[in-house]
Amino acid sequence: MSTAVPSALRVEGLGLTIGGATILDGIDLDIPPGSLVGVIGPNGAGKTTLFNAISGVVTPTSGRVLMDDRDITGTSVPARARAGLGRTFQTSSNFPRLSVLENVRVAAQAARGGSYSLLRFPRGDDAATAAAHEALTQVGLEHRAHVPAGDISHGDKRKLEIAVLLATDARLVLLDEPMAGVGSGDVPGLVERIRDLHRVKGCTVLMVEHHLEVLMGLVEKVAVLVAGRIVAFDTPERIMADPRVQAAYLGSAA
Ligand SMILES: Nc1ncnc2c1ncn2[C@@H]1O[C@H](COP(=O)(O)OP(=O)(O)OP(=O)(O)O)[C@@H](O)[C@H]1O
Repeated sequence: MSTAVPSALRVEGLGLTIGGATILDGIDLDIPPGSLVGVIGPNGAGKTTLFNAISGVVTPTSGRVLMDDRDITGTSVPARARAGLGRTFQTSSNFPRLSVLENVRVAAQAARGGSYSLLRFPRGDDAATAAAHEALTQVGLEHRAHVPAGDISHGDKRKLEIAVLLATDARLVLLDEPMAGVGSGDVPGLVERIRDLHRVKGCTVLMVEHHLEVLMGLVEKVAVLVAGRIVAFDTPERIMADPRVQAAYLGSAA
């Protein structure tokens, strides 16, 4: 069904029950294209599970996920990636033995209709290699291009994940705690790279983040998830002032 206002992402009545436990409880979200939205909530609220259901890692027991107004609920993770959905994980998801450059090149190659082949050696004139170098320059990692991804700092690993998203065709990106474990010196740079994804590349961005001060200064709207339900969805200012949010999340997170 088409809607008057287009959605980059729409989640309708999303539910997930595992072994009798309700993890997601009828979640509704409507995210217009080009939004930058934060998702917060206490530990165990279901934030990562929501991202897993949106990206196809888990299958919801009820409800639908629509991307660009198209129902993707039953599609695979790779099909969603091909449709333009990109994702980072709480723990780094790079290939540790491949170089920083290879990590980005392989993703760029797959986005251009190639395979995730690790055997295909890059050539200097390869479009995927060029895209990878450009993305690494954008995140400030070009000088680490030939270092194994497992050997770079935690902050640089997070920048590498953003470079992978920049080099692909991702239009809707889900960032799961991009600041987790990152030293305070690396935070401003990462914030700028997330802004690049949003403003320069034009991605719609949803991010889970426990660093509230950073998140509130970055996003346009915040969804608050408590026990598998969205209890508030509003601007950062209103969210910070909402007594329900303070009771449910901010107080318990202190
Ligand atoms: N596959 C699973 N089987 C059983 N329970 C699960 C499964 N996946 C998640 N859960 C449970 O669902 C709840 C939500 O977990 P989830 O990781 O989504 O929370 P979260 O909000 O991301 O938490 P955190 O902020 O700590 O990362 C937790 O109680 C978790 O134990």
